[in-house]
This record gives sequence, C-alpha cells and structure tokens, in this order.
Amino acid sequence: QDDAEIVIGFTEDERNALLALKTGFHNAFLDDRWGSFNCINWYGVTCNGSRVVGLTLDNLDIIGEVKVDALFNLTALTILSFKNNSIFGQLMDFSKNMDLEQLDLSRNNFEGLISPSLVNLVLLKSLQLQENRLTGSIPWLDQSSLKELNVSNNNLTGPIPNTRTLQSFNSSSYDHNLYLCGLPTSTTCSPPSHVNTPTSPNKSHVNATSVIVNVIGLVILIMLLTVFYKKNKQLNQKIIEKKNATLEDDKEKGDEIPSNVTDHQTKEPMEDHENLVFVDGEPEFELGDLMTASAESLGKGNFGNTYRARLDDRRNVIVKRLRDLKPLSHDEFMNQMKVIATQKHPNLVPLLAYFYSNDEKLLVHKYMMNGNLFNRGRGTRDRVPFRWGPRLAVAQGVARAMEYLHMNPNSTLVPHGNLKSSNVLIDENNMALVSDYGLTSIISNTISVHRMVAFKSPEYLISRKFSKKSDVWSYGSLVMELLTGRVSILSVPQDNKAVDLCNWVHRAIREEWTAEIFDLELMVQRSAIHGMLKLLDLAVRCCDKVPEKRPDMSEVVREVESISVPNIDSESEEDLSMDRSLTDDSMSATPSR
Ligand SMILES: Nc1ncnc2c1ncn2[C@@H]1O[C@H](COP(=O)(O)OP(=O)(O)OP(=O)(O)O)[C@@H](O)[C@H]1O
Repeated sequence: QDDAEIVIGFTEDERNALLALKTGFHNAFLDDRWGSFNCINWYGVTCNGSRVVGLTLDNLDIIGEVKVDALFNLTALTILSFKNNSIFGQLMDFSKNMDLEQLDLSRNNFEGLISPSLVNLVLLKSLQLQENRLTGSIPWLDQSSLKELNVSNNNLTGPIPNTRTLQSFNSSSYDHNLYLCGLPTSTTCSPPSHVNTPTSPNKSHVNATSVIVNVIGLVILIMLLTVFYKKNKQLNQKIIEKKNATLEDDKEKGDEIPSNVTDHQTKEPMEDHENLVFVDGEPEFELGDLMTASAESLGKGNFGNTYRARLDDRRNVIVKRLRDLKPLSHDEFMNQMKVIATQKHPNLVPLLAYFYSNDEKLLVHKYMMNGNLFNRGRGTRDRVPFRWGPRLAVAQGVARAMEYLHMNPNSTLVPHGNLKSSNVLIDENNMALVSDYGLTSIISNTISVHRMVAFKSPEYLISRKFSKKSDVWSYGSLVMELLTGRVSILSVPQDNKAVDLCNWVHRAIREEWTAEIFDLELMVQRSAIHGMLKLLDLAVRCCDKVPEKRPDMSEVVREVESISVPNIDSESEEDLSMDRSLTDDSMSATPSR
C-alpha cells in the first residue's frame, strides 16, 4: 500500500465519517481543508492518539444536511460543536457517542424531535440546542452531569419533564417555544389536548410527528382565534357597560386613558389588544371571520407559519403567525406595523391588517394567486413555459419595489434583508410583488442573523455589517436565478441542487463556459440574447464582493428598464408561437393601473 494512504491520527472509519459529513455540508472552506490522511491538517478536528475526540465547526456558514447516523463511527467524540451555521436535517442519533461531554448545535436549522438518545449520555455536561426548528417534547434528561442547557427558540411543545436536572435550569433555557409548559416556566399546562407527553420516539415516528405538529400549529391558531373572538365579545359587552363610568373615573383620578393605536378604533380603545387592526382604516372582516374560514397551511417560513384563509365572501387572505420576534411591547409592535403599513407600491405585497396579543402576533396580507417566483421557475407537469419577457418583467418589478424601499424617506425599515425568490409573489395579472419587507425591524437580531439572506452577503461574513448594498447583492443573485433557471442557495438552502449563484456565474465567466449559464428555456429566443447578456452583466455587478462597487437600486432600475423585450413577431422563433398567449403577452412589467 502507498504510504500516502496511511491515515494518521484517526481511524479509517472516522476519516470516512468526516468525509461523509463534508459531502453533506457543501462548504468550500472545508472542501479545501479536509482530505489529507493526517488528522492534524483537518480544520476543526481534534485527534488524540488515533481517535477523533473533538469536532468544532462554528460560524463557517455551512449550508448543508447532516444525516441522522452521521456520528455512528465517531465513537470517541467528547466535544461536538456546529454552532451558528445553517445545517438542517433531523438531530443526529448519539447512541454511539457515549463519551460526549459538550454538544452545541445552536443557531442552525435542525428540525424534528430532540433525539431521545441524549438521555443515555451520562457524561454530558452542556447541551445547547437553541435557535433551531426542533419540535415535539423534551426527552427525559436526568443525568446529574448536565450543568448547562438551552433549548430556547425552537418549536417544542408539551410539559417539561419533571426531572431534577431539567427542573434545575432557569426558565430562560426554555424561552420562545411553540408551547412548552410547566415548571420552571411560568406557563401552566392546561388545556393539554394538543400537548405531547415525553416519549422515546422511534425513527418511523419522526415524520408522522412533524406532520402532527404542523396540524397542531393550525389547531392552536384556530383555538387562539376562538378564544380571542369570545373574549372580544365579552369585552365589547363589558366596555359598553363600563366605558362611561371608567372614563369618568379616570378623569377624576387624573389617570391616563389608554392611548389609541389606530384612528378607526377611537371609540373603544381596549379593542386594540383583541382585534385586527386594518391598514386602510375600515375593518373588512374580523378575527371571528378568520376563525370560521377554511385554512390551508402554505408552509413554515423562517419567521412563522403561513396560512391561506378563505373567508365567507370567498376572498382569500394570507395569515402569517410571526415567531422569533424582538421582545416588543404592544405599542412598539404597533408603531413598527404602522411604518410597514405606509410602504405602498404596486410591486409590494399589500399588508391588509395586523394583530397583537401577548401570545400571538399576526400579519394579514393580500393573497397572490399565482404563487411565488421560486415555484414559477420550477417544472411541474402543467408548467407554462417561463420565457424572457415575463422574466425580464419580474426583474424590473422587483427592482422597482426595492428602489422604493431604499428611497422612501418615511421608512426606517431598509434594507429588506430577505430578498429571495420565495418572497417574490405573482399576482392575478402576473405581476411580481415583493413580500416580507419590514421584518428586519421586528425579528429578533439573533434570528435574523441566522436566517435572513442579507446576513449571508460577503460583507456580513467579513465585517458583520450589512446595508442597502446587501439587498443589491441579493437582487443580483435573484436575477441570476431568473437567468440560469438554477436553484439559488439563498432561496432554498436545503435543496441539494442549490448553488451559490454569484460564485457559480463568476466562475462560468472566468473559465469561459458562458454558454452554459442561461436557462435552455431562454435560449430558444435568439433575439433576446442581447437583453439577456445586458441583464447578466448587471447581475454580475450587483454581486460584486465589494459592496461599494455594486450599483444602487436606482441605477439598477434605470438599467433594467432600458432592456427591452424584442418584438417576437419579427424573429424566426417559431417554437414560441404555441405558448405566447400564456406567457409573454400575459406577463406585464408595468402595473396595469
Ligand atoms: N401573500 C401571499 N400570497 C400567496 N402566497 C404567499 C403569500 N405570502 C407567502 N406566500 C407563500 O407561503 C409560503 C410560506 O411563506 P413564508 O413567507 O412563511 O416562508 P418563505 O418565503 O418560504 O421563507 P421566509 O420566512 O424566509 O420568507 C411560501 O411558499 C410563500 O411563497
């Protein structure tokens, strides 16, 4: 055997286990540094004798998946830390890692249950699982070794098991979960109908449980709405009975009368806490109407679950249950919402209403019937071809919306921070509208750092700062998604076909395989190639590593609007004729107003 192939510092199985991890991580930094046959050269890996005892890969911007059985061959691990990356997948099975003392998987995208295998780790001193998307209940952790625990900012549910160890931690270890209850938190556990009791789930249980948790989310929403609706009715009654007396009383005592938050509610100020606040003043429906509406879960975003609710009048609205917010008081939340509500532009998804209570913060948006740009670009069986005209229209519409957000003097909300193709929606006129603007101002900083697109920009990774120019960079990546038809890692980090499009396109240009850049569906339109190259050039400049070299959004709008859609009748592009009516002609770049 060749000398170079003798592994030093770790076993062959351990080296292979690390290589398998690397494959799932798709991380250029690790790709460069993991591979040699001597453990000493592997970044973040600590070997002792011939065994791997430590694995520390913090803050590497890893966007990838880890398999449940990834640690089976790393049996001598004492320290494992993947802190502050974007790693996803179920939590690993630790049943073979009996020496583990410190485990830190905080600030990632792990989902599913907290692995019951942790219960058996009798040497475990520190367990950090905060800021993930974990669901289900906390397992029966009772090892006396465990001195540090944090499971806050997940979607955990159910009573905290009554073990001496779990009860010994401060309630902040459990903060910001979907529905964790019982000591040491101050939330009581009734009513328990939707609460999971701690169990030792097996693998086949995992998927079913995630589905159940989603359904539970919907049920909780409906329950909350029911409670608020009933409470609201009672309140109305009480307010009517007590209003005059209370106001008189308050005046006599010199107390401040509760301030009004919205103009249309001046008559009954207490309602602010219990009812929807409509952006345009006039209430169009009530919480009760949302409650009785049929609802469909559209997905779980980074900042909450999103539902489509169909009202009695057959109108659809989007309800977003926000989570991971900054600790905003009622007034602070309302003030932020008022600022978001002033953002009105034909290429921004209109906010219709919002709701605040201690336990629930909701945003109600107009429903965009043609879904999001990410899905528009992807193939389904009945997919309508996505040609140059509509794609250019999207690039123009999004640029206008972003320019508006950046230029608006009333706005304290810039930058958008999370521009990506699932946040660009297509309305009934096939116009592109940007959603999720304004969230940077209300989402907890730690969460936004972790999940928002702007925080993945080159400048944030280097200087920990972002600006409007980070939005320009996100815009560049979105346009590259439009031009290449590829999945951007910013849009769907968990897709294994996703690539860092800014780098990918730069490489294609540097290595001169430019012909492969454009989506084949676009290449049939030869007359469009000039415009496509112009747009590509703009996107490349938007993606410049140096923020100052990127154009600002006004320049982007000017340039993208100077690109025109060729008159297809004048070209010999016969293959377009069959679907023109469904695509180019129906997609408008300019709002039809
Ligand atoms: N107004 C809307 N009309 C139609 N679909 C919408 C609307 N708002 C959101 N959606 C869709 O609902 C789904 C969930 O959206 P959500 O914003 O919660 O998550 P996301 O866009 O995937 O991620 P993020 O939370 O990072 O924005 C997405 O497919 C999104 O395109």
